Amino acid sequence: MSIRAKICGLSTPEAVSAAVEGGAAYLGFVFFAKSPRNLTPEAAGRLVEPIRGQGVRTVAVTVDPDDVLIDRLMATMKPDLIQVHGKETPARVRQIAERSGAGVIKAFSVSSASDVDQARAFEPVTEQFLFDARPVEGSALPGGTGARFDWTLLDGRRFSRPHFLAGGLDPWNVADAIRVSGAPLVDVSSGVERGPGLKDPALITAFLDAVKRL
Ligand SMILES: O=C(O)c1ccccc1N[C@@H]1O[C@H](COP(=O)(O)O)[C@@H](O)[C@H]1O
Repeated sequence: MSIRAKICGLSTPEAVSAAVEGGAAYLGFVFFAKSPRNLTPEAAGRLVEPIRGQGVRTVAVTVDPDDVLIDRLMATMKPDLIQVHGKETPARVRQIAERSGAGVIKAFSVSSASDVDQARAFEPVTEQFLFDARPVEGSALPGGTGARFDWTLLDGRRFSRPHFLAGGLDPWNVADAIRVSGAPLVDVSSGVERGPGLKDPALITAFLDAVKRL
């Protein structure tokens, strides 16, 4: 099985190196003020500069981004993909894709099968999907909380776009998560941290090793 992994919420050169050396296919950087992983586009640009051209895709993680942020990201970090993790409509996703020239990953908050069904409407405008756990009511963050959803909700589902499983993954449960959900892509943030926003290079390596063993 060839599963590809995204390590999300990176903010130090050490964590970026651990992800690249461990074989991550995607590196995620968060642009959301309430997140402990929040970066400026300029800081993310400095982190990705040394790994450009190494075949790893860079992802800017945003929540209902405005055009000012999209333009600033494309002028500085120049991500391969923009993840939208808010209440974006298909029309807004199309605008973001056209304005940026980058592919868009649309994230969905999942607690039931009907949440997974929402993805269909985004097929024409999205390069990839990401299914994450629905955050608890009142949570300051729409993702990156370590919350899980019922992985069987993805089992047997077919999409015309590759899809990520996200939400509460870690080095110890990722193999089961892939087996149960059948997802071809996995995404992790807090499960490879030693505290909020503090990525642990050893946990990044352990997560990627667990994925490679499949
Ligand atoms: O990580 C964040 O702080 C974040 C902020 C705003 C939107 C999305 C965010 N994270 C996304 O959530 C997944 C799952 O996180 P976790 O593994 O459960 O901690 C993460 O990989 C990002 O794609």
